[in-house]
Amino acid sequence: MDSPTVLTVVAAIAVQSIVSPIPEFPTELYIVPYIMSNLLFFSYLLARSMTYSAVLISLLSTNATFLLTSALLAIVRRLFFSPLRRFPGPKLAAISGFWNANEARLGRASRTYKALHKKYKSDVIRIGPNELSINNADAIDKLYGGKYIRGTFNQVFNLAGGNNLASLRDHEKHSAWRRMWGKGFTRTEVSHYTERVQGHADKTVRMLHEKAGNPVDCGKILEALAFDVIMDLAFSRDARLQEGHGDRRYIELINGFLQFANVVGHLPHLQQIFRYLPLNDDGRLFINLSNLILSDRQALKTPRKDIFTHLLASDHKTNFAMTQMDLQQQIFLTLVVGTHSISTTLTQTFAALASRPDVQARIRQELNNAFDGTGVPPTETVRHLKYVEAVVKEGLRMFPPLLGGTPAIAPKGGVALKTGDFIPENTQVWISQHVLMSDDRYFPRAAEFLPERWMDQEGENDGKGNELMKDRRAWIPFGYGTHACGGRALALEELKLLVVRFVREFDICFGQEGGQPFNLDEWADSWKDVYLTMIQKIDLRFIPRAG
Ligand code: HEM
Repeated sequence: MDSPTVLTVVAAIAVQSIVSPIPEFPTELYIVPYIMSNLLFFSYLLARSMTYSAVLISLLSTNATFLLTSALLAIVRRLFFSPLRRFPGPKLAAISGFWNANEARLGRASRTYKALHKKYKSDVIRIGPNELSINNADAIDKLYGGKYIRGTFNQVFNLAGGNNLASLRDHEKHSAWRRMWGKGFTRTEVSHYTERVQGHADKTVRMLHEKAGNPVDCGKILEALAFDVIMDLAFSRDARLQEGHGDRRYIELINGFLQFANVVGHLPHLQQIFRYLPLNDDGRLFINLSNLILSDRQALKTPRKDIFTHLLASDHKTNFAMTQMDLQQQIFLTLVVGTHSISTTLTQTFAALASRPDVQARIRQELNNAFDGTGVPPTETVRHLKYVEAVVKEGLRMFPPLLGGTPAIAPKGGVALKTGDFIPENTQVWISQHVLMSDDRYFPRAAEFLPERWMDQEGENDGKGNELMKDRRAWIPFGYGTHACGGRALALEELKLLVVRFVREFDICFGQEGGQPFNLDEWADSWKDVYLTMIQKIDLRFIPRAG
């Protein structure tokens, strides 16, 4: 080896030894010195009066040596010297984040993790150079309890230059924002909202009556309903998607972005590079549409009380107020959680109900016992229907909108699990909702839709003493800890109201005459996990019930 090559190899080793122990090394600190060194080297070569072609060859060969040595060192370090080296998992995953990004691209990451936990018979598997998937209910509080540090993945949601509540990692700001969001979901506020949910449900119910039991694309219909609901509850806006007049572009843009974000989220350095690039057409369009929603909402002279009433006010404790950019960024989050989470979970729950006429009958029975009037059952009555709540909980268990969950960074000093595994500090960990909630150890016969697992002998719905419920802690559709779902109270009420409303009015059946047995495996195979669940089209028949 000549001396420049030796020097380059030494430089690569030095860089590796500096950056490897440092978690989340900023991309700029790689790239800026790299470019600067190249410029200096380039000037040095020119100063030696070399020809341009000799300069180019020298630059290329030095860079190739540096990059190749760095790559080799990184591979050796990740495979043989990483503190995660003892955890089982695919070798490719240990070597590079591209393995995980590819699983995300194919929309199957959470399913792959589940298969790997089974294959390696381990509750902890390695899914990235610095990432683990954990399938253990005991680990939830240890890793997501208290003020845990959010993983790097969520930062992909601030590519447009600002944060929403779900991308924030700064605890102080998050607490203030969370209080503002929280004021929008008190019991009183949620009660006001639910009356409005009923009004929107009326429209879909009317439309389904007109369809007279003919098959309909259930996902699309519920998506329009959920969108109209959230546009009203968040911005006092009549979106009219159910009538077919509204603007579907928000939903299409969100779906497109999620597929992109799901891949880039797994590649933190790429995320940081994207931050320096201009937004594409879709990104710009979404910002324009969000600005429109925001300015229309701010221009309302007498808005109804809505979620943004609280976000537009300042935090009572710190006086902190959101900027226009902050507010605009919350719109993406509001529309995603309000539309997508509700409509996918509800569509999947209705598909499960189509396979269980007996469950539909039991819902009606419970409602009839609690309400003998005509018209829409009051929200207060629905709130106390234990079996309906069990149906909703079982739907959320089997069909969480967020299959893979959200990542946490293991705290300083690491975490010892009851499994005997030790999770080193700074590791990014994922506890996937899908993996955990479909585990027979926690929910026996987990692949079956069994609302009765949530009922105990007193008719309460905690499932205490029920042999179908082994560990309730594993039920985490809303996440866990400081960053858990901010709209849980609304989501549960909305889902319960809509289940009651539709099951009361209709017999829900599969699209084909004669019915088709509900097969979870086939249905589950069609899902795509693009951070949120993307379900395939499913035709259901809503047959109006007599009387
Ligand atoms: C089926 C219904 C829903 C489910 C299962 C669900 C679940 C989740 C999950 C898993 C998270 C991420 C938690 C984490 O990072 O650990 C989340 C975040 C969030 N959700 Fe929901 N969600 C639902 C509906 C809603 C609705 C209707 C709203 C209100 C508009 C809402 C508001 C939020 C907010 C504000 C966050 C961010 C919380 C934070 O980062 O502090 N969600 N949700």
